Amino acid sequence: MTDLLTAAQMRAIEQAAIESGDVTGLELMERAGQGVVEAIFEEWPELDKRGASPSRSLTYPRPDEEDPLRAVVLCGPGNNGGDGFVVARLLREQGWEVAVFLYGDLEKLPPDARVNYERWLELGEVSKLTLPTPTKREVSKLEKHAARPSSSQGPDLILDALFGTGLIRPIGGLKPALAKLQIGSEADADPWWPRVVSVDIPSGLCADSGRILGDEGVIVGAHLTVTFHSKKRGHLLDVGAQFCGKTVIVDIGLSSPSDLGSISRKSLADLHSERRLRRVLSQLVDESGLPQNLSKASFGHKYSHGHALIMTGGPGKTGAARLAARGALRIGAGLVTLGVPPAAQMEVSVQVTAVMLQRVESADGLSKILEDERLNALCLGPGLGLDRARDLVPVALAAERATVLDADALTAFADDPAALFGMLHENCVLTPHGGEFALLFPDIAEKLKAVPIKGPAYSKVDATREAAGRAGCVVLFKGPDTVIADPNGRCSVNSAVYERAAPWLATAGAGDVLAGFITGLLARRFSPLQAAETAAWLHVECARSFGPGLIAEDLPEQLPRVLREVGS
Ligand SMILES: NC(=O)C1=CN([C@@H]2O[C@H](COP(=O)(O)OP(=O)(O)OC[C@H]3O[C@@H](n4cnc5c(N)ncnc54)[C@H](OP(=O)(O)O)[C@@H]3O)[C@@H](O)[C@H]2O)[C@@H](O)CC1
Ligand SMILES: [K+]
Repeated sequence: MTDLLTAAQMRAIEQAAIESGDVTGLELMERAGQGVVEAIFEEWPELDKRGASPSRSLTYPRPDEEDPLRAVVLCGPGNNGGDGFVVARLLREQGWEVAVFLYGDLEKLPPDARVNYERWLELGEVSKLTLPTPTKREVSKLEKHAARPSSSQGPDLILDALFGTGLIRPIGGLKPALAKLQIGSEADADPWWPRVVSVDIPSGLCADSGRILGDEGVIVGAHLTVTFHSKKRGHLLDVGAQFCGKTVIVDIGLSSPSDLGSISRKSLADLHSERRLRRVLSQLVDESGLPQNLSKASFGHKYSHGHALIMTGGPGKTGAARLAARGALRIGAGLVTLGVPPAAQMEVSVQVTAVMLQRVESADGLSKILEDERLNALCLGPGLGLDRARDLVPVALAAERATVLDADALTAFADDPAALFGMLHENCVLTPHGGEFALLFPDIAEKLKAVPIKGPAYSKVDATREAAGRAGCVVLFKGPDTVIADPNGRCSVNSAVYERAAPWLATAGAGDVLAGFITGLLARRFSPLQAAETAAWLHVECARSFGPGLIAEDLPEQLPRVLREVGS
């Protein structure tokens, strides 16, 4: 499952399952709670007392083997709280000491959560945390059960079942309580502190956007987040991943959203994965009917793999375009030409070999060489310079070739983005980072920056979709949570967090290589959306393959290995 769901989509899936009569809400809640417990044991086998006792983890030592394991379970006013009561019961049945707190009014608990509250009451009690701000007395009681121990007398586990996909308002009132537990956002990561597990999503985080609701930044920071059926966008977008810890998905027997008529394919956002990439590659067929995967067909002519033209800046500013050219070549463009101003010709010619050179002084020169229709993909922006960008971009766009606009080619239109949008066509890809995005789409960027006071909050998926609609072409909005959208609303996320984290990718020139990867794939006649998605995925894989110490030059050189591993 690679769909990244919103809270509303998840509710629709659950609702459809319940309405079909295949399963009840209560059964789903039981499966969810069981899934959480299984995931906890999977993550920390030393907590699983059901079988032979495996060795205890070094990170969380418990000196006394005879002590019962202890959990503090924080339940909220909705079904997320209901899951919490199930987990409390299951742990209690295994001999754990469990202290349960309810943040909310008992009378307002939804029916399934209420049933599980009652079931828990047969095993233990529930302490109250008054909504919205627990009293000092309540917080002290919580602290007594759960605060950081001076010795080993603290809980082994804190379960955050306060809010899940139903969070619609900030949880500022919980700040003192979470601060006392040191699981709020102000807590320093402390490996000796009990494991914090969030049910579905860390409380305080908006499931649709990965943003924290409210200006107080109140949120639970988890070591492990256990979600159901499919990841939600909030697990990956914005700061989401920083608070989820490790995120695992539990199958609770629901169908895929594509099986539901009520959820349109267009409203979904896809998460990039190797499986997905393989699917894309296997579906691509080029004009000659050959499977157009990344490995070149052995009998293909170099022109059948396209000819990319990448424009450079002036002397001393050609490195970025050279990086892009290297990327385009390595990803399989048949030919790559750098368009250089005469003054930079010497500089570039001593530094490139397989890449060709063409003198392009100005718009006229570009117009002339674009008469060669074999030049089927263009890249403008890396190191181009603002004046040269203003001069060349209109000509490039008028030629209606597949075109990547990056860096200076975007910034050059900061004063009049509408002028750029008026020239763009559907075969373009814009690749802004946050700053460039704000220059071209200031109102959209503002919405993404404003502190959200209610959920679901405006997300990077929403922003990128809106931007692509306005620009009329594919927009790839960079970041560890790169979002790619086309003007029809198709959207996907290329995440470089969790197991795909590659912090060393934030290095000078990495974006230029990405622009080159996209250009190379456009030359190979990938559609703009597929080129952007495939390039973004491979870009992160190259960074991961190289590891720390990476500089931009290394990225194209990693491609052969990555492509071999993908098996293309
Ligand atoms: N449905 C299913 O079949 C399954 C669902 N599952 C589980 O259910 C979770 C979703 O449950 P949910 O929809 O009840 O939402 P949840 O996050 O518990 O909270 C909603 C409540 O919180 C309230 N509220 C919101 N913000 C607030 C605030 N700042 N401060 C105070 N109150 C606030 C809001 O109140 P209201 O706006 O109505 O006043 C409402 O009462 C999901 O994450 C998963 O864990 C699984 O068991 C699998 C099966
Ligand atoms: K939660």
